[in-house]
Amino acid sequence: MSFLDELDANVKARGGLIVSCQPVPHSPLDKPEIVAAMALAAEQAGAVALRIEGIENLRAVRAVVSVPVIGIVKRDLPDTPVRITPWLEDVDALAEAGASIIAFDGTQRPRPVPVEALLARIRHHQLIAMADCASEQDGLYCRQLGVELIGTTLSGYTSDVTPVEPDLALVSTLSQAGCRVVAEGRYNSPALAAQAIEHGAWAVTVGSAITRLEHICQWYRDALQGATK
Ligand SMILES: CC(=O)N[C@H](C=O)[C@@H](O)[C@H](O)[C@H](O)COP(=O)(O)O
Repeated sequence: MSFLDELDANVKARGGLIVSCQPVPHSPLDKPEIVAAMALAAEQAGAVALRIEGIENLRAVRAVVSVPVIGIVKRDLPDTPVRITPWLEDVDALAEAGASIIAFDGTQRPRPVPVEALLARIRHHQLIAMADCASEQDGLYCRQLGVELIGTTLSGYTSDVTPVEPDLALVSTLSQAGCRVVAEGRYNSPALAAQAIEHGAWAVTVGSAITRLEHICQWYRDALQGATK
């Protein structure tokens, strides 16, 4: 059985929850050993895969979990809005650190390295690719290049205003077009994650609602401050 067949079978059998363990930068939780502990807890709780940012975090996680790890590197570059795995060297470092799947920005925005070149580098390492997309156009383009996993990760993050709700319409459109869709971005409750599956998602990645304690506290504080007695 190929790696992808095995992953498909696992996702089908276990419900397709992918947990993104990306602490808020500079949080007291932003330490490789804590990221690794969160990843192991998520694995033990049934996550079928993990999404991990940064080489040190990835190494720490790889050492303690056995489920596939989606690796990314985030960079803030001067001349491009593209942040997720922008360089070929990032692909090499993620592969070397033990990623099973490498995700990269799959949008059609100005970028330092073309999507085609990133994909070729991922293939060179014989790994699976995931494109973090913002639109139907992005997703369909990456799919026709052969990218296995199409994420809705960047929907709502390529313009000034980010909606509160996740982009379920994009999940439907891409899954109807035959993509293996990873619904990702603002699936902040189990009910919303279930809706993603109902809209055709293959799996759902949840980050903030599981692993960003500061965001969760803020949601509660906003609700309490807005509550009337
Ligand atoms: C836009 C962007 O850079 N998204 C990032 C991608 O890795 C992460 O910051 C998100 O936490 C992740 O996509 C999961 O989403 P959510 O935290 O909403 O469950």
